[in-house]
Amino acid sequence: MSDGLSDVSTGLKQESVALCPLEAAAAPQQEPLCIFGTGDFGRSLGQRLLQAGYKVVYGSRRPQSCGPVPPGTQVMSHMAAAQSASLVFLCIHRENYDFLETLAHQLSGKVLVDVSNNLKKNIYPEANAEYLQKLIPGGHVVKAFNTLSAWALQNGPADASRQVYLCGNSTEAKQPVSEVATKLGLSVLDRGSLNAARELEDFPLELFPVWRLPLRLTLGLTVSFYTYLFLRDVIYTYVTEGKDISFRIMVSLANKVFPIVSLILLSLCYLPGVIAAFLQLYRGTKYKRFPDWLDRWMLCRKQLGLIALGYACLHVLYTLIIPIRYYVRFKIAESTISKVKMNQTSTFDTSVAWRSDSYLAVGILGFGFYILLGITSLPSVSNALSWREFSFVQSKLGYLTLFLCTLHTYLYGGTRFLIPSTYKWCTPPGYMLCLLLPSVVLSAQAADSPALRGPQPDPHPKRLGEERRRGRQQKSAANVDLKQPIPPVNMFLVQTSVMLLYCEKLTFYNIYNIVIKYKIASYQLSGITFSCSQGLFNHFRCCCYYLYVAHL
Ligand SMILES: NC(=O)C1=CN([C@@H]2O[C@H](COP(=O)(O)OP(=O)(O)OC[C@H]3O[C@@H](n4cnc5c(N)ncnc54)[C@H](OP(=O)(O)O)[C@@H]3O)[C@@H](O)[C@H]2O)C=CC1
Ligand SMILES: [Cu+2]
Repeated sequence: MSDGLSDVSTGLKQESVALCPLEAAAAPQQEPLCIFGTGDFGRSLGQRLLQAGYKVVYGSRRPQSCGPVPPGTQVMSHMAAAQSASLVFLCIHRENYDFLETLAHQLSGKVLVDVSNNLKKNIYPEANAEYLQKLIPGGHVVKAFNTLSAWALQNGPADASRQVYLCGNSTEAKQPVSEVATKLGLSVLDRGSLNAARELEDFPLELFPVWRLPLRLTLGLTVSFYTYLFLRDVIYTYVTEGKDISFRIMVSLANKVFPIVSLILLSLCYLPGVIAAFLQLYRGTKYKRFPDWLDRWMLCRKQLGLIALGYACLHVLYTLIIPIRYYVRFKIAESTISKVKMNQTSTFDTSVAWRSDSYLAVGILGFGFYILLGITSLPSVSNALSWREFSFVQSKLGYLTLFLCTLHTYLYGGTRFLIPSTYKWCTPPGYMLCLLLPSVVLSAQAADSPALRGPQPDPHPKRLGEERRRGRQQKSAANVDLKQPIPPVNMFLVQTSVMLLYCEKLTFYNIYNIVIKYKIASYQLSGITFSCSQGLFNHFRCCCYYLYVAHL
């Protein structure tokens, strides 16, 4: 490595006195940084380097007639520029790298920063940076800055584009590059050797990678439920009554689909935690890797939660506009007028009022906690919380939110599940279907006591990685002393939990079957069936609960 390399980052542009660090101000001679290519990226980078106090020289094919460069920089031939600096940024496209072979001698021993990207993945057999290393075997290639855009460099990086990924085979060569990046106000993340270059080159081609799975899931659920409800509500009414209520797809159906999908997505945020806890319990150790699908699922919980919150907000907005809908105003006016005409009065039903008020109040409370969860997931807020506080909010408040939203849906349904006409074409209504998952998650969570599961999996993706790393480090030792057999009392609890889950599942089927019977048979007969089977079943369930609690 040339001697000048160590001076690279301490040098200063003489005229920009205000930006000079004090110790460097005394340095009389400062080695410039070299940029090959006077295109968009080269120009933006040169501008930022100048502002940070560096001296910049450009290497260009046409030093006299190249495009505009930042004032205060020099433009030379590639050869002259390469000779004047020990750190060279190659701001040219990979397709034009061939000419560099002729400069192999001048570039030997220098740090060569490859910033290039490709338009598609896998169009070349090797990464651009590896190709550059082949062309100039004596150079020290470092892949860096490729995830920033010329625009971000020019405007000063915002939060999202502050990160610089860097990789290279020489640690000494990476040092000055990371110093330059730090001086530009960027944060550096070393991704190891040049083998990581391809991965870094693929980064800019990714489009919202962590959002992909949650968005696909949301789209799938939304389309499925829309179709399901369209068939049950609009088509069913058209077929059975000949009435066209297709206008309801705009507000009524949307206001059914949004809360349904929101509740399912919220449950999906907590389901992997429950699965992971049971998996740890089953394996008898927490230091074993989770399957990849579970890992991926856990890492996108924040996105799932944020989409769920978005859908909950839509549900609130759609609910607020109900009173101003033409359909609703018409229905209210029509019923009032017909009652007046027929001189009828209606009595006030306190139980209906109770149910309606509690369903609304629980919904509002649930929504309040939902918003709190969303706010605490913002990096600026979560960074201000201690790990214990963050885990409390995301786990305890999360479950409380899920519980309130589930209760809101149960109260909305009320005793409607007993009315045969609810099951159009023998299908349960949407809200009933969406209750399945949160009920399972909440029952599993209730059954999942600390005695059962040991330490809880970390819900924070970043910290999850840390725990996983720590887990791996301790793996060899951990697997020896932690792989103990599960105590028999725990196995009993698992069995009763499974039994309880089975009971809850039965409740759903039982109720469904009873209602179908109820529809077919006469009221009295099915009433007896209902009370008998329900009574027996409840005894069995109570026994399970009793055994379970007794053993906790
Ligand atoms: N623009 C962006 O936002 C980003 C760009 N990058 C990467 O930076 C590199 C430069 O991109 P950008 O500045 O946008 O591209 P431009 O097309 O704007 O500039 C490329 C420069 O390369 C030089 N060049 C062109 N053809 C040749 C050739 N045959 N031989 C030698 N030099 C040549 C030219 O400079 P001259 O005339 O002075 O010789 C030209 O200005 C690319 O690899 C790109 O992938 C990476 C991240 C973001
Ligand atoms: Cu609601």
